[in-house]
Amino acid sequence: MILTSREMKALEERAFADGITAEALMEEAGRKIAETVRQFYPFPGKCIVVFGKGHNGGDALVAARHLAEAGWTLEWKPAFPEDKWAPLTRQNWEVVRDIATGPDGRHCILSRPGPQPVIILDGLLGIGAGGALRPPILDATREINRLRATSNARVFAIDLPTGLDSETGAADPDTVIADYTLTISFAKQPLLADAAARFVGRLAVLPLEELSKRASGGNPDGVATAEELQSTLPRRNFDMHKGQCGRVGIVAGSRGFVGAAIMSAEACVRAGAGLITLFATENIYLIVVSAIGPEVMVKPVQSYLEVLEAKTDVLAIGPGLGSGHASEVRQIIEQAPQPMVVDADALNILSDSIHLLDRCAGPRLLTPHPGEMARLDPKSKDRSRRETVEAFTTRWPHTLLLKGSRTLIGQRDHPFSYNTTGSPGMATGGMGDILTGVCAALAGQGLSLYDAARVGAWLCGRAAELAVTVGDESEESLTPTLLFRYLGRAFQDLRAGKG
Ligand SMILES: NC(=O)C1=CN([C@@H]2O[C@H](COP(=O)(O)OP(=O)(O)OC[C@H]3O[C@@H](n4cnc5c(N)ncnc54)[C@H](OP(=O)(O)O)[C@@H]3O)[C@@H](O)[C@H]2O)[C@@H](O)CC1
Ligand SMILES: [K+]
Repeated sequence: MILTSREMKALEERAFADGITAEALMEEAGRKIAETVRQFYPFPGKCIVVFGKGHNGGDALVAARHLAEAGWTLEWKPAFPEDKWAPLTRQNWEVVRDIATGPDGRHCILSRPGPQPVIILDGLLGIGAGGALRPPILDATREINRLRATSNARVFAIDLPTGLDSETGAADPDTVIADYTLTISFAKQPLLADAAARFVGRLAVLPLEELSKRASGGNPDGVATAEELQSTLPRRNFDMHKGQCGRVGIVAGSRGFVGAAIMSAEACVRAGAGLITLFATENIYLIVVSAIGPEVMVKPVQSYLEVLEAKTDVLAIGPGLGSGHASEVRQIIEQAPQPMVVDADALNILSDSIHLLDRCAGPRLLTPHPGEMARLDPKSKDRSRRETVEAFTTRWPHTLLLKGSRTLIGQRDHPFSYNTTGSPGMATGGMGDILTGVCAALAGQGLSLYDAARVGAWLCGRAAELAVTVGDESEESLTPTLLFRYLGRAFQDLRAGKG
């Protein structure tokens, strides 16, 4: 469920009317903020706490207290003098200011070699924000953005990045550029505006028990969190065999683009498919077999139409395919009864004959990036991402995953689902090929294409963020195949409802 800030305030009021205190809500919010920070940065470092006078600042102070208890060093940057603070904000300051922080031996500090993380908590404004930023908040947001630009500090916005209008989602020019936004209780509508993604960054929703149980109404769209997706991933029975984990056929690769085929097939292996066959035409067959992992079967074909005769449960078509086999690709998309992931060049081929989507023999998941989307639907250039997915899924009976920093998944009669995970390190060619393989593997294991898309996007984004937080990668060094190293951990986190 996604709420407007107004709906969030009304929900809060209902809880207050039932005797729930703001203090209790703030305590839970602050504790969960600290837990989430520690999920991304398990080893303590320095936390710069930038806070305003309202309850957003109070959340930051509670979170800081929990971080200090876990061994983090704190640095304070209040935006207002103490006499301007809300009573609850001041109350939490009185508790936290006396906690000695830093490596003083009072806390058990697990450290690791290498630079310690530096994070900034943006506790300046939350759902009480409105209009253009005013001093002294304005000076504080500029300081956060300056620190982010000139150091390796990672910014965690509490509830909303300060500067994003809490009702409209319009961004002030000095809006805090957050790497992570930890939003309290429910995702707020303004966080999902197209223009907000660059300020919001990785989104985490921290449910508060007393508010969750009182929630009603709201927008049925959803944000895909681990907790939300957890139950869609089936547990395996001990006596399961490979035939039950999905036979996946992949149609991908062409001269000069065999890497795309290899990456999607290997991603399929790493996401649990039982048997993977890559169909390769003779002109690339030898290159592919010499480079691909031994788990993938490579079948030489004269024509891709042989795919229609092969025994498969799920197909994926398109990565690196080029435009040379357009008629065969169209026939496969139209005639194969199996669920199919349609990506990359197959989407470009499809855009010339989009009406065959009305005649497909099985369900299709299309995974365009915005450029491919504009070829499938030229009107998408003038629409928001949400409108684009809505227009497509209203017209066609298939699943759409619109890639982007806030990947959006839609299917008729299903809630629109925004992905939360990811890293700017994913801005490199080949990430989409990995996603195709992962989605096909998940569909092979029995997930609907809608769930395969939601879980696949979540897992790939989670693997990427793990690589640059708990792993040793940077946003620059991250490559698509490096995701394989972290996919296992991403699956574990999903099952644990973590992240
Ligand atoms: N909802 C929930 O259930 C829970 C909510 N919780 C937390 O409380 C947060 C909301 O707290 P809040 O209501 O105290 O408002 P908050 O955003 O801290 O500050 C508002 C003050 O800022 C000012 N101001 C406004 N706009 C401005 C601008 N453009 N430029 C400059 N200044 C501006 C304005 O002051 P003024 O200038 O009008 O004097 C106003 O008084 C919420 O986001 C969440 O973090 C949790 O604790 C637990 C459960
Ligand atoms: K904030």
